[in-house]
Amino acid sequence: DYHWPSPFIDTLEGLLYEGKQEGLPDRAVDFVAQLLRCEPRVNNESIAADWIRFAYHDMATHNIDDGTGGLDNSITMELDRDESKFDFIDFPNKYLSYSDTTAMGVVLATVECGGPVIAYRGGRIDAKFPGPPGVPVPEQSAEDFIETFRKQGFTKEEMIALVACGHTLGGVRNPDFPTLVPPGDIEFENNIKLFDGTPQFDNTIVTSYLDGTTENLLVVGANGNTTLTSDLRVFGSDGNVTMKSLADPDHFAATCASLLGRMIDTVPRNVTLTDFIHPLPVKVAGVQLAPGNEDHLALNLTLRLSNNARQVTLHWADRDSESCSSGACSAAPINSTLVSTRLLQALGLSPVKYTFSTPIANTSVSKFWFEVDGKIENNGGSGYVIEQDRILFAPDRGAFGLLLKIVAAVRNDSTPSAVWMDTYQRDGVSTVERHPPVNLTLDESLPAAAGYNFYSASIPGSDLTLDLFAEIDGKVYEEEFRDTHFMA
Ligand code: HEM
Repeated sequence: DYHWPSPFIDTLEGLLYEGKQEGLPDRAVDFVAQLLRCEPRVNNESIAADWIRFAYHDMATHNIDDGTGGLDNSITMELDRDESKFDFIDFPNKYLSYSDTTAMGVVLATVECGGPVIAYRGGRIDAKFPGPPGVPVPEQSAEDFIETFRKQGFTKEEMIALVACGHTLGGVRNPDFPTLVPPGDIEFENNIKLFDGTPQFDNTIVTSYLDGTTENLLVVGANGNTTLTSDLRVFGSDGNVTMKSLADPDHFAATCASLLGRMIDTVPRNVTLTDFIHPLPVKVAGVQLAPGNEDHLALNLTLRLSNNARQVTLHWADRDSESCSSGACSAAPINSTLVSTRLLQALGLSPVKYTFSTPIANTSVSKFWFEVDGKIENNGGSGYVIEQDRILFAPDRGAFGLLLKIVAAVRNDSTPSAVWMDTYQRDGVSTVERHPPVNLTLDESLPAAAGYNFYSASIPGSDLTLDLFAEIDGKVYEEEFRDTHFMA
């Protein structure tokens, strides 16, 4: 699908494939950045392992018999239960549901640690109430485990593989299982004994089990005590047939991609997930049309291509037209940068981001498109349409200070009866806070430019998203999803 993604898909795509998204709060970027490293922290603490376990525990409330539960963030209301203790899961943002973020954590953790690419969907809905208990505890019998996983939607063979896929990362913690793991060297720190001795997402968990060299405490126990040897009971529950098949690393990787994908896509029956979200082969972002420093409009945007190109040109058509009357409606990028991430590399891509920042002579823009090494990229035929240019965000003319000065440019070929904005505060936790509408007034301190007058308002706050509105001749024009981030 080549069309402009919706802001929702765009946010998911950006976070997933680029590890960041313009305009998202720093915490979201930090969250992904943490996953960009797989190395365990002190005493084998691994953020990657924590995300995978967290996701499984959240999903474990699923009941296939009545379609309730699943990956729905109910875990955050279940955290006082003994089986679900997590130290440093910090949820990043509110553009996504928490459960979509958790699912993304699984995808990124897996690939960052050298594992396979898990296909990702969005659209999970966070629960408002805790679910029933569903997380298995290591004291249980093989029969109990098989029934627990059946309820969660997995066969016995799938259970064996899914546990092996999960337990390739992380290990058992001293504070939780002091009879299995001795305390760490550093006082008060967790000591974690890795399941398979490696921090990588690999099948050592399987091969060391099969060849008898494993030190996995859930297989070997401690001091001859087998109460807690749940992996031994799980892995052996089909006479090691499944484990033997997983000794092939490619089969292990493919099986984990499929089963972890099913794990994160296990949602309550009433939730419909999006299609798989693939990296867009041609991705346009950060589009900003506004009066520039000189007396004309300027168009800023970025274009991401899956691979490097020799020649990239931006073309545009005049306002209210399919063509360019001046014959001078094209521009080269001002720079290009490699934007690869581990996930994109794993998909065989090495994307490049081209930045355009061009004056628009004569008249404004109705739509734009690109020419890439002689091939036209025009969003599946329609071009990238600028819906309206009656009201535009003018971030360059705004200012940070005790108050935030927000400036809108309004075309001066007609007089608006009202100019106003809705603002959304982005910090805090679970919901976006929408402030009451604020009027913008004609700002005499900013001289008209490029056929636009400037309207402004100064408001408290620092990190906002905006929808700007102008009512002109009884019609409301809107510039949506702007971000004070662009003012920096
Ligand atoms: C029979 C089912 C399972 C049992 C009994 C079980 C048991 C355990 C236990 C006892 C620990 C150590 C926790 C601690 O020390 O606090 C652990 C860790 C972990 N489990 Fe499982 N588990 C099961 C299934 C799964 C599944 C299906 C996954 C994911 C696909 C998973 C992922 C993990 C991960 C990643 C860790 C390491 C966490 C870390 O190091 O931070 N487990 N599990």
